[in-house]
Amino acid sequence: MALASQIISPSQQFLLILRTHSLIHICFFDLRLQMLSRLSSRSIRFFNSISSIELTQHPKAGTCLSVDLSNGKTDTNVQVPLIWFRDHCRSVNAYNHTTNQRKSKMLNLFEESRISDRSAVTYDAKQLSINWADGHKTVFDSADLIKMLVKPQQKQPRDLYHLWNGSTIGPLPTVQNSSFSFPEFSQKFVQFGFVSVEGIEQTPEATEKFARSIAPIHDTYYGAFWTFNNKAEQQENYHEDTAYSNEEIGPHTDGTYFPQSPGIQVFHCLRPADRGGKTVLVDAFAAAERLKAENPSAYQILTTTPIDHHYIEKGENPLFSWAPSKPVIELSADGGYAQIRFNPYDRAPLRLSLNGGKGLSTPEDVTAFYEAYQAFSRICHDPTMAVKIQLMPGTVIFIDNLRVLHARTAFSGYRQMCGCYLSRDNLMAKARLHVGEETRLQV
Ligand SMILES: C[N+](C)(C)CCCC[C@H](N)C(=O)O
Ligand SMILES: O=C(O)CCC(=O)C(=O)O
Repeated sequence: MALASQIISPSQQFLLILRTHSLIHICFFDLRLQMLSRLSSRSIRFFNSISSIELTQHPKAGTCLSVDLSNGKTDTNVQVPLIWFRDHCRSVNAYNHTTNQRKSKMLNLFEESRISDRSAVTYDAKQLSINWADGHKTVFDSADLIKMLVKPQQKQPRDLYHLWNGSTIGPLPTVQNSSFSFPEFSQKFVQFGFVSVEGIEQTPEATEKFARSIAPIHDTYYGAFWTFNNKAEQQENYHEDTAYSNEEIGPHTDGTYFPQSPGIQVFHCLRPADRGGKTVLVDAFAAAERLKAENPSAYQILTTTPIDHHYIEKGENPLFSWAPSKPVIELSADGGYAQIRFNPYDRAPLRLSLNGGKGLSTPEDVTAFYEAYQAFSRICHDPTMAVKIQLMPGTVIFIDNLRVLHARTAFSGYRQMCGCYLSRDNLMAKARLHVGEETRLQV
């Protein structure tokens, strides 16, 4: 994104914000998205060599190594306190290479990070050696050192993400069960936030087996694996939710009322409705990018105002599921997108803080929040943002519930769906190995 903002000129951004006609918004937004996706094919500007390392005294942090980094075009310098090098020592006494775990309890690291004199540090032939005062020796190969030391300079939306809307998405991400390749599946899932697998046997059993082969099930009170339809009386595992009707449900993420929302939504439509019942998908990271460009103050509010969601059932097996206080657009520490929690239906009361407490309290705060939520909701419901598909028997769709909103249109006739939630953490643990080493630490 940092790179993208440099390429899109300030005047274009200005136009993006100033013009109010929605077509113009969309046109510029497309331009922005195209640029973002074009960037994805470029390699990251990454510092890949160390030209020198010297001992230096920092006024506050004490003894440091001053490291000069280069990527062939640009040079930069970083000063790193000695303790960092002791902490990252990869000698067999300090690090277990079988388990990839440090051996240190971190009780005496400052004492251990002393050197007796300047000659203790040498850097030559791409190797940094440090002879510590306690007799321990650390040797770094410069390539390994850079990997551990330097964060790539760009933020999310990251090179790996193909942010999309209805017109920029291109061919829908699909893989065939008959020639299934997990790397291909993972790459598409990470790029687009959803992927369909075609050619699955049209039964709940086969769907469950296939889903479990992708990642462990994220079980909830809906059941580990669910089948649901619009005939309440015919369902074993009926719940009091619009999902179990034939009504329209607008774009949303599921499980906003769980402190840990299910990470992946799996759907297999075993029997399509006579009419309607289409699935609508929206890339909510792209929607958030659009909000940021069109309405920065709304973006600011939705990234910083925590709100509550709930799921309440009465009846024989009552439930009160509640997840406290998370922003609708949750950013990660590096400023990228961590999770979108957008479900206008399942929002809990917007309680106000009294007597100067933290949170929404003044009438201005409340109105500004509603304006921001409405602005985001309008983008999420804008048909140009959406991809509309008819799920068919034999095709199982996997949706990243932290990024992509799903919706369904109203329908008539009998319709049967099955599916489950999967553990996204577990999928990503395997998928990260197939997304390229440089980007692995960004997804
Ligand atoms: C998927 N399944 C039918 C089991 C449950 C649907 C839960 C729907 C709920 N309103 C939410 O958005 O989380
Ligand atoms: O019926 C569908 O296609 C989707 C229902 C839904 O939105 C949900 O289960 O969260």
